[in-house]
Order: sequence, then C-alpha cells, then structure tokens
Amino acid sequence: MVMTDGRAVLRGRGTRDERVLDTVLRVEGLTKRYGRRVAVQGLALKLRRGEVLGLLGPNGAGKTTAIAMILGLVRPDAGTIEILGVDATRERERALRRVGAIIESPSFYPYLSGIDNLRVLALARGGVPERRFAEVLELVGLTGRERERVSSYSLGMRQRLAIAGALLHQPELLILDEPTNGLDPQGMAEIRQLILRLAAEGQTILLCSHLLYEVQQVCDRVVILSQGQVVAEGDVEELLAQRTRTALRVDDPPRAIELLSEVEWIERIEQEGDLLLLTMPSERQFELSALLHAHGIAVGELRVQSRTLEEFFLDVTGPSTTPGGRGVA
Ligand SMILES: Nc1ncnc2c1ncn2[C@@H]1O[C@H](COP(=O)(O)OP(=O)(O)OP(=O)(O)O)[C@@H](O)[C@H]1O
Repeated sequence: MVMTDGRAVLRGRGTRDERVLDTVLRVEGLTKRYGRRVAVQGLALKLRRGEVLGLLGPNGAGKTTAIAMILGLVRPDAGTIEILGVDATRERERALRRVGAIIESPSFYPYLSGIDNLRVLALARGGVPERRFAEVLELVGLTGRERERVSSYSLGMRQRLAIAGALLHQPELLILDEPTNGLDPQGMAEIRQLILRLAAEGQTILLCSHLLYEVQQVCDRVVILSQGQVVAEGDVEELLAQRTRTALRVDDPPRAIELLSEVEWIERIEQEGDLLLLTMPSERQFELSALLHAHGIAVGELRVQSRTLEEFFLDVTGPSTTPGGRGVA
C-alpha cells in the first residue's frame, strides 16, 4: 500500500524490523460452530506491534464471531488466542487488560457530558490519571466539546468518544468492529482520519470491516474471510498485483483455453466476447506469450488489466468462485 511506507516513517516507534519481532495477537486454529453452521473455521491471525490489520468479509463471513472469541465473549470450540503472550482462553482478564475494543454502537448516558461519560468508563477500568482524559479527547478531536451533553453529539462524535473511551487505559491493542457503521460520509471520513492518526502514533489496530475502501485506506495488511475461512491474506497492493487479470486475444480461443487450463499458475480463465481474461500473476505474461507461441497459437493482443480491491474481493468471496480453484467462466 502506497501509504504504508510513509506511515511507517511517521510512526517513529522504532523501525519496522524492530516491530516485526513483537507479536501482539496470535490466533491459531480458531473455530466456532453454531449447531451445524460453521461460523469460523481454523482461523489464524498474527498481528505485530504497530500494525493495522483489516479483517474483511461480507456479511455473515464470521468477523464478529472471531472478534467476540478474541474478546472472550464467545467460547471457541477449538483454537488458541494469545494476547501479548498471555493465553486469552485461560487467563481472559489478564490477557484483556491491555486491549481496548469497540464492538457495538456505543452507548452513553445522553444527559452527561462527554468527559463525564469518559469518567464513568474510567471507573470500570479502575480509574485512570486525570490528565489522560485531555489526552484522549485531543487524540479523537473532541477537545473543546467535552463539556457538552452527549445528546447534542453527532453519531460521528459519539463514535469518536467511544474510541476515546477504549483508549483511556492506553491499550496495546485496539479492536474496532465496523467503526463507521451507521455514519454519514463525513463521519466515516473522520473515523478513517482518526484511525490513520492512531496508526501514525504506533497504535496496533485490528479493524473489522465489510467496507473495502475503508480497509484499503487505513490497513497495512488484510485478511479476507468468507464463510468462516480465510480466502486471501496479505498486503493489499501485493494481493492486487498477484491477481491481476491478463486480457488475451488469440486466433484459436478453444485451443488456448484447453492449453491454459493445464497451467498451474493460471487461476481462472473467463471468456468475454473474443477476449480471454486470465487471473494470473502479471509478471508471467512473457511466459504466457512464449507458451502460446510454442503451441502455434497466434496472439493478437495481450495486456494486463489492473483490478480494484472490490473486484478482487468479489472474486475471492463470490459464490461462483472456489477459493484458489480454477475454472472457465
Ligand atoms: N449466536 C449465534 N447463533 C447462531 N448462529 C450464529 C450466531 N452468531 C453468528 N451466527 C452465524 O455465524 C455466521 C457468522 O456470523 P458473524 O456475525 O460472525 O459474521 P460477520 O462476518 O460478523 O457478519 P456481519 O457483518 O453481518 O455481522 C453467520 O452465518 C451467522 O448467522
């Protein structure tokens, strides 16, 4: 992601290599079934200090169930969860001490001011130093509005107050489940800016979202879930590069399809009019051209089509595609 490198410099919490050594969250084999329905199947996640990881997936993919298991709200059927080296399934309270989370729409006392609501939240955490209130209000851009009643806040301001509340105890891991749900475009943009700002300060974040744009804008890495399973994982730009489509025009499409169906690095072949669209790594286009030539198939056109994350996402989560599978559509 273009922004990633710039942000790594901004963060100023050691080099990226130093942070790599430090794993904040490690999930392995995490599984949850509801009756015969598998909500999450063998999920593995690794989140390093200072990283912003996006957990992406369509509705019902299992994101909320995964987060709820990490937060000890739902008991896993199998798997391990380690937060800062502590086994969260065995020592839930100790593991969650350094975690801040927002998993539902925030609920506040509407007749109390923003800062008084934060004071109530701080009590639940066993108290925080007085100066921390000003710090978190500043971080979320609510300085100057903290004495107003929450009932007068916009939804975006309430969400920012909720994030301030989750940051009160200086968590090492911040978990945000669909933080822009229900917000208008301006409110969404504010939350995205806030996440970028927290990331720039070195905050480790697990962001759960079904919004591709949001994830592409703020995350270093993304894990895509579909029907409880990981179907793709990696740096967003790298994921897109791996799965670009190559448009091909040849003199004998049926023979080309027959030949290319046997090629291991071509994931998918689609036909659009007289064009063949191949899902394959773009750097193999010379190999492709040589292969066709060697089999006497003449190539009239060969060009790489860039894909949006949206197309990629539909490709890996869509019902017509078997993840990792090949086929002619
Ligand atoms: N308490 C429950 N009882 C039965 N089935 C459940 C329960 N919670 C979740 N599920 C099922 O598990 C699957 C995963 O749901 P989950 O809410 O984790 O997905 P999600 O990716 O968070 O989707 P959404 O964005 O719609 O919340 C779905 O099929 C859902 O119907």
